[in-house]
Amino acid sequence: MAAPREISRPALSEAVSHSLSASPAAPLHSPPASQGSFLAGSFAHRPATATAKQLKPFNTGDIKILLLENVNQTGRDILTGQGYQVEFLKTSLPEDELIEKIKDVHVIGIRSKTKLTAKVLQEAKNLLVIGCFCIGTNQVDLEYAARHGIAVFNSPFANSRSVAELVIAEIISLARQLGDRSLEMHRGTWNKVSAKCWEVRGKTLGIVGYGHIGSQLSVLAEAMGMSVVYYDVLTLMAIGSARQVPTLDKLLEEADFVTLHVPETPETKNLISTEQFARMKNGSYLINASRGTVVDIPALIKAMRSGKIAGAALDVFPNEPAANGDYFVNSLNSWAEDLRGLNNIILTPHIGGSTEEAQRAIGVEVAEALVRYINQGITLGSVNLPEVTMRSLTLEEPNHARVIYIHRNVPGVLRKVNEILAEHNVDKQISDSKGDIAYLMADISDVKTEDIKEIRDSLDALSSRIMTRVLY
Ligand SMILES: NC(=O)C1=CN([C@@H]2O[C@H](COP(=O)(O)OP(=O)(O)OC[C@H]3O[C@@H](n4cnc5c(N)ncnc54)[C@H](O)[C@@H]3O)[C@@H](O)[C@H]2O)C=CC1
Ligand SMILES: O=C(O)C(=O)COP(=O)(O)O
Repeated sequence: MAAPREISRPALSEAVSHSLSASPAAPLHSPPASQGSFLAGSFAHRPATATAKQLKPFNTGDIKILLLENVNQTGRDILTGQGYQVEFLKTSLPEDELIEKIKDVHVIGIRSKTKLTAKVLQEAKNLLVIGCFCIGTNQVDLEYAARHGIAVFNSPFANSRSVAELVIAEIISLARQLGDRSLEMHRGTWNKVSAKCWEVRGKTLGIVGYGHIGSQLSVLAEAMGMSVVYYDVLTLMAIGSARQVPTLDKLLEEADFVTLHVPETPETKNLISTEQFARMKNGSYLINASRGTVVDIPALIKAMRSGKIAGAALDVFPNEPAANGDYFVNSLNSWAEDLRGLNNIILTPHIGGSTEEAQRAIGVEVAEALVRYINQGITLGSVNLPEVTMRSLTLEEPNHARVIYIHRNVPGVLRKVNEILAEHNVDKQISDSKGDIAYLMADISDVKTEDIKEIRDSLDALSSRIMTRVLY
């Protein structure tokens, strides 16, 4: 997305002031020196007058971005195309290295491995926004981020189809014991068997979590002649002939194949454990491509050894490694050897969303959301801040600015903000809240360069302030 046009007047720059304190008068953390130099740099590099090619609302070269976990080229191209400084790493980082790197950046892009905990985020004094180039956002402390004015974006469904297709492959593979037969052939053994190998036609698929992935899977499974039942905490419209069941237990009792598509939450931890395996049909199958915490793996091992569960496919695990290489060797998980020794179990390294199509689409979607947020302050699609959008800033008219004020959702803030903006013409103003956090955007005209600092300082002085940005 193009950044707004440069304005033909003495240069102004983007200004951001990022508070980690409830009251700016008594900050818990002083703004780091690098933040000051970012602002100074913006002023210093900005030419006094615009030329036709200068399309940025501020000096985008000052924005530092760290991309981890091999974010797709499509996303990298969009971000570098904006002129931001982009550092790209193929892997995630150990916590100590992450803390060192995150101190310096305005934007971080991650996938499912990088844990952005409060401990890590509290070091991120310049951070404006986090891009999760994946669906799940459980790896980020969303609440901490919101309380500190850090927006989080993800790609809510660009890899849903890829996960659904993987699960279809696994249903058939488990029913036909394909993993075992292939392994035997690789080892030189011809083992032609039909006992306990089944067609999937006419069997019942139980989908736990009927969201983007679950509902997509439902359509594909019905096309293969399966009956579909699903359980979800929400009442959701069935697609095709699928049928919602009122409890997880009911689903477990009916399904030949149980597949999990819930997010990682405290409620979904060990959602499938000893009691749930006991409820499942004899000889049924379990598939988990959601999060490693959702299945109690030692309980699965027991259920498979007893023959209760005839096969399983696991794409996700507790303690997934930061990079490709050894996992089970020296694994922290005591069950690793037992799991590897089971028959008819498909183990994959979290590849549900790993297709060219999904990764390209995610790269574009998340990078565009980041650009919209950095350049325009638009929070559309944010998972932790109120979603506020206004027309793209073109700034063709002189003396125009966009004020963004992220604040605690307490009474009386709008009045105070409007007192500060009252000197100027407010063209448009939008404010929305989500829980304790509110997000206000105002486009004002009739502002001079010297007004900007005054507006920002006055907003910063309000006790409700979390973060102030002025784009112009
Ligand atoms: N293996 C992989 O590579 C991938 C894994 N995932 C995982 O799959 C999960 C699901 O993805 P989507 O379908 O896109 O999410 P979604 O948000 O569209 O759907 C999740 C559904 O689970 C339901 N749910 C939440 N808690 C529940 C509970 N305790 N019991 C029953 N239902 C519950 C929700 O109401 C919702 O309908 C993601 O959160 C992510 O963790 C996502 C993409 C790729
Ligand atoms: O999109 C998700 O939530 C996934 O689990 C996929 O994660 P990944 O991008 O492969 O690290």
